[in-house]
Amino acid sequence: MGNDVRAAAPGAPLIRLQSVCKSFVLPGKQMFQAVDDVSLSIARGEVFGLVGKSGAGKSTLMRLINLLERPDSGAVYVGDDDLTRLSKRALRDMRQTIGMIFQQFNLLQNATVFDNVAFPLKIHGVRDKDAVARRVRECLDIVGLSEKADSYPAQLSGGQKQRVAIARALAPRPAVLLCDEPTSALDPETTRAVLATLRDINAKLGVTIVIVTHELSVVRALCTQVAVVEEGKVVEQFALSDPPDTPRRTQLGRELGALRKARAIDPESGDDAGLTAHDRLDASDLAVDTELEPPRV
Ligand SMILES: Nc1ncnc2c1ncn2[C@@H]1O[C@H](COP(=O)(O)OP(=O)(O)OP(=O)(O)O)[C@@H](O)[C@H]1O
Repeated sequence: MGNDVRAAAPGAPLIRLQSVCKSFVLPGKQMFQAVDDVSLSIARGEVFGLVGKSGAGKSTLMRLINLLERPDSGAVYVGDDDLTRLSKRALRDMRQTIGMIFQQFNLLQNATVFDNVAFPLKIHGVRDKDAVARRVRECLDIVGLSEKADSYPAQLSGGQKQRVAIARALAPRPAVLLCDEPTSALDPETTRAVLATLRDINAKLGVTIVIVTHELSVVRALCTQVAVVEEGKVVEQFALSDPPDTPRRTQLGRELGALRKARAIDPESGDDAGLTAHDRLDASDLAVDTELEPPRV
């Protein structure tokens, strides 16, 4: 099952949400429709951005992909499997193929960096200590933190903590990495470095990335596709490779086009075009020098 997902051909649909709805019960027993009849297809190898105003339903929509939120109705396919129909055990196995990182990193504070990264491997039943140690070292190498294996989270900077979280998410060799506002707690310089790592993981390991962000600069630097979410619905979806003056229905769509246009007119313009430091990312900025191995099937 998980191996089918890891072996999916680049460009083939990997994640499909079909008419998913999710509501929450508010105090006073009122129902709030956070995700309203959304259908979405994300291809293998994509970096897919979910953007929209605060409260639009972006995080809930993303959390439906690994069933951290279970939809009230609709189907969530990852590969050929509708996750809503899997047994608990099959769902746990499937989740090995879907890593996740968060704005606040969510590391185990009382565990070393090594043990944080080893944690999902142990949870998923890898007993061979040498195999665990090897994989932890590989993942720390990917994120450039090999020398921090014995540190505790409190001894790390925000960017380093997010890198540990990325290494932890990569340890079970996921096909998909879900990123919920991964750079919102970071300064622009650190954001650049974390985006570089994510881009490299996508390019070299072929990991499909879904990212929730409110920073258009992050979308522009990283994403290949973007969906604009408003009041629980996807109101617009487009490829970042479209010509920047393609007409858009939403304000965010137009703002993204304007960002790309400013860049196309004057690639060096940076701040002059109203862009922030990480708007100026380009391919060379994003290169990291570790050679990453593709996920093994
Ligand atoms: N567990 C919950 N119980 C009740 N309401 C919830 C719950 N989770 C989310 N909501 C509500 O659903 C709506 C969508 O929340 P969600 O976090 O998905 O939005 P978002 O677009 O990611 O917002 P932000 O950018 O502020 O994180 C919000 O109004 C939120 O208050």
